[in-house]
Formats: sequence, structure tokens, C-alpha cells
Amino acid sequence: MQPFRVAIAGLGTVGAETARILMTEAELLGARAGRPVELKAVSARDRSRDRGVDLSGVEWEDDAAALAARDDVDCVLELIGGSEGVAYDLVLGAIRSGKSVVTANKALIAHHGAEIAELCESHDVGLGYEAAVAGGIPIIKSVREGFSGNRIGRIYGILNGTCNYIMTVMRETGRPFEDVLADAQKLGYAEADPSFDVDGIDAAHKLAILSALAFGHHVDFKNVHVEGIRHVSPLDISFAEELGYRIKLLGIAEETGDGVQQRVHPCMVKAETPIGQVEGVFNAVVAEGSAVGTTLSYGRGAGAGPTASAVLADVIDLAACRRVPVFGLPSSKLSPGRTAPVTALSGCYYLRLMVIDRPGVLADVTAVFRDHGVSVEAMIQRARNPDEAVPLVLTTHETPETAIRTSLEELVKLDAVLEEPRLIRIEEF
Ligand SMILES: NC(=O)C1=CN([C@@H]2O[C@H](COP(=O)(O)OP(=O)(O)OC[C@H]3O[C@@H](n4cnc5c(N)ncnc54)[C@H](O)[C@@H]3O)[C@@H](O)[C@H]2O)C=CC1
Ligand SMILES: N[C@@H](CC=O)C(=O)O
Ligand code: NA
Repeated sequence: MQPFRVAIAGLGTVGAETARILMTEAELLGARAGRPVELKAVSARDRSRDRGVDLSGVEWEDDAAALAARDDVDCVLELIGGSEGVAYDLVLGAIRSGKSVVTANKALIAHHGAEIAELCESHDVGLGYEAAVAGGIPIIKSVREGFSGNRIGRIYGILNGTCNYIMTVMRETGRPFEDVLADAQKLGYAEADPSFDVDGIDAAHKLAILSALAFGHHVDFKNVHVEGIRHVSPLDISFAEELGYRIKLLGIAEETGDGVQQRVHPCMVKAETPIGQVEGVFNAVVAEGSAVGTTLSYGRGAGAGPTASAVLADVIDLAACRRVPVFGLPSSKLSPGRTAPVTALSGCYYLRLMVIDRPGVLADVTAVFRDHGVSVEAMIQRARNPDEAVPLVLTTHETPETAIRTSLEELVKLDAVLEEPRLIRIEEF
């Protein structure tokens, strides 16, 4: 049987572990693929680095682009990262030369998914990107194949392991944000530029991909509403706990009737719900289907092993000639997409103000809410200190997003309100 010959570009966290498993589990992978899977060539920046895997029998290319041109390679694994430059050139070059591609690169798929899918169709090659969304959870396969008999109404979840790890450790230990982020980087969870994680961009890349698969539209990253976790303070984490919530960075894509709304932002969710219980580097994705009902997929969203697991599943599918259209439908059948703005939202909110503790302040704050039709559900004023700003926390009943935003504009004008107010949406699932 002809072997399936693969090449790896990028031998960092994911690439090195993928190479290790390809070498050490060759027999198992070959049996699953129905033919031998051979690591033929690699390319990385530093030839001398010890990666804990013996690559002495594997050919080395200094220029990753050369992997796409080799005629002894059937499939290129792009494990470098970045939506432009080397990764983009390599993936398009490999497809154009008739090779299948596996990538873990969500930035690339979120920005260039439409072009890449069309190119795969015209060159009749397959593309695997299971590792790009929720790491080791087989969520691409679930949505694209497992739920293909359903209409999906909503898909949401925790899509970034680094952010979930940071907020879990901050809550459990009180350690500062920067320290915990440094740990996530050492553990191989974070992106090369960790602002992609903490500013919500990585989760937005993943949500854009999930939304395209779930709703059959072209990937539409530019219309994802994105907020990150930089403003989630230890104070908010502890108020959330007092109110029975956990703060999670969620990605939510939903068919609203006026189009698909895609948003990534910190949310308060009830601590005892399945999503509230997802801690550390774990991710979870809830899909709501017309026939299947509600499903929950759970597992590690980042790190060497879980990500390599997803890459290898794609390699085996391609080696075994199991192929489906990149986004589940031929490109010509994907809809252009209709976006519902986040301002159309209506929900409950957590709001923390830092106020001067003096008589009349509470009346001024509640007057703003009264004037904008916002109904307050609960209020906490923990400390009493006339010399310092004290936190005033309010939660609301269901309120249009527009009403809470205009209330905030009024509240910041009050001279008793110091600092930028903190607003976190409360999601009841
Ligand atoms: N680390 C994780 O948990 C996950 C990572 N991913 C994605 O996997 C991809 C790789 O991520 P990591 O392994 O974490 O990154 P990394 O930074 O550990 O590894 C990337 C490697 O590519 C190499 N590289 C850079 N430019 C190159 C070039 N011109 N030619 C050859 N090699 C080059 C770098 O030297 C580095 O070793 C990214 O797209 C990332 O978003 C996806 C899911 C999880
Ligand atoms: N940086 C990402 C890695 C996986 O996609 C994350 O933390 O989730
Ligand atoms: Na996955």
C-alpha cells in the first residue's frame, strides 16, 4: 500500500508533539489510516534545538515553502501560525501543488477560509483544521458531520484555554493577571502574541469558524463583536462569586431572525451550570440542534498533546481518503451571511461603579436607571469609607443593551462616579 507522506512546518509546541507521536505511534496511526503514515520532511527555524524527538531520519528544509514543492510529500501540516506571510503562502502553495493540508491555524482560516475552501475544491484536495477550534475537542467534526441532519439555532462556549486558565487561577489563588498569563505561556497554551488570547481575538477567530459551519455562511470574522478579559479585575471575580456566578470568556453565535449574531465577551454564568464548571485550560462547546437538542462537548482546548491529537485525527482522515467540503457545503452553496448587531441584544447585566461614599449618590445612580427604564435586581455596597471610592455593584433585570449603554454614558458624568464603570453581561443558559 502506498504510504501517506507528510511534512511538518513549524516544530514548536504543537509541531514537535505531532512529530513525536507520528514517530512513536507509526504502527497504530498506519493501522487506523489503512496505510503507513510517514513523516518525510520538516521545516523549522532552529535546526539545533532539542525538541525531545529524534528527527535524524527526516529530511530538513530551511525554507518552509520548499515543503509545498516536494514531489515526495502528499500532505503538508502547517503548524507555524499567523494569518499572513509564511503560513498563508505555504498553505496556498501546497494546495496549488495538489497536496492536502492540515493546519491548527484559526487566524488563517478565519481570515482566508473562503479563498482556501475554493482553492481546495478547484485542486481537488482536502483540508483539515480540527485543531484550530477548541484544541483536542473534535468540534469541527461534530458540527460539520455529526450534526449535519440538524438546523443549529445557537452554538456557544469557552473557546480560549489561556483566558479560562487565567480567570480560574486568579479566582482560586488571588494571583495577579500578568503572573498567571506568564504561566499559561510556559505551559504552551498562549498564542505567540498573547494579546490575541486576552483581547478575545483568538476566541473570535474560532467563533467565526464555528458560526460558518453551524449556519452555512461564509466565514465572517470582521462582524464578530469582540471584548477580551483585560478589564476583568479580582474585585469583579470576587463579586461574581458572592452573587453565585463565574466569569467566563464566551463565544456565542446565534440565529436571531434578523441574521446571525456573533459575539465574544466576558460573561457571568451561574457557577453550578455545566459551562460555569469548566475550569483551567478546558474548553466546552454547547450546540443546540433542531433534532438532537442540546449537546455539550468538553475537553482540553490548548497545549501540546490535545492539539496534536486533533492534527493527527485530520491526518488519518486524509490518509484514509475521508473528505468533506471544508465548511460542510460546497463553497457555492454557502450564504453571504446576514449579521445581527450586538446592540440588538437584550439581557441582564452586572455593573460595578466606584463611587464616593456620601449621601445621595445611590439616589443619583438609581435615578439614571429609572430615566432609562432599567430595572435593578440586586445591589451590593460592600465597604463604607467616606475617604475612598467604594465599589457599588448592581445587577439588572432583562434590559435592552441600548438602555444599559445610554445609562452608562449618563453615569460617568456624575461627579461621585470615579473610574470607568465595569459592565459584564449575565447569560442564563
Ligand atoms: N499551542 C496551542 O495550544 C495551540 C496552538 N494552535 C495553533 O497552532 C499553531 C502553532 O502554535 P504553537 O505550536 O503553539 O506555536 P509555537 O510558537 O510554539 O510554534 C511555532 C513554530 O513555528 C516556527 N516558525 C516560525 N516561522 C517559521 C518559518 N518561517 N518556517 C518554519 N518554522 C517557523 C517557530 O520557530 C516555532 O517553533 C498556531 O497556528 C496556533 O494558533 C492551535 C491550537 C492550540
Ligand atoms: N491560545 C489558544 C490555543 C488554542 O487554540 C488558547 O489558549 O485556547
Ligand atoms: Na478541535
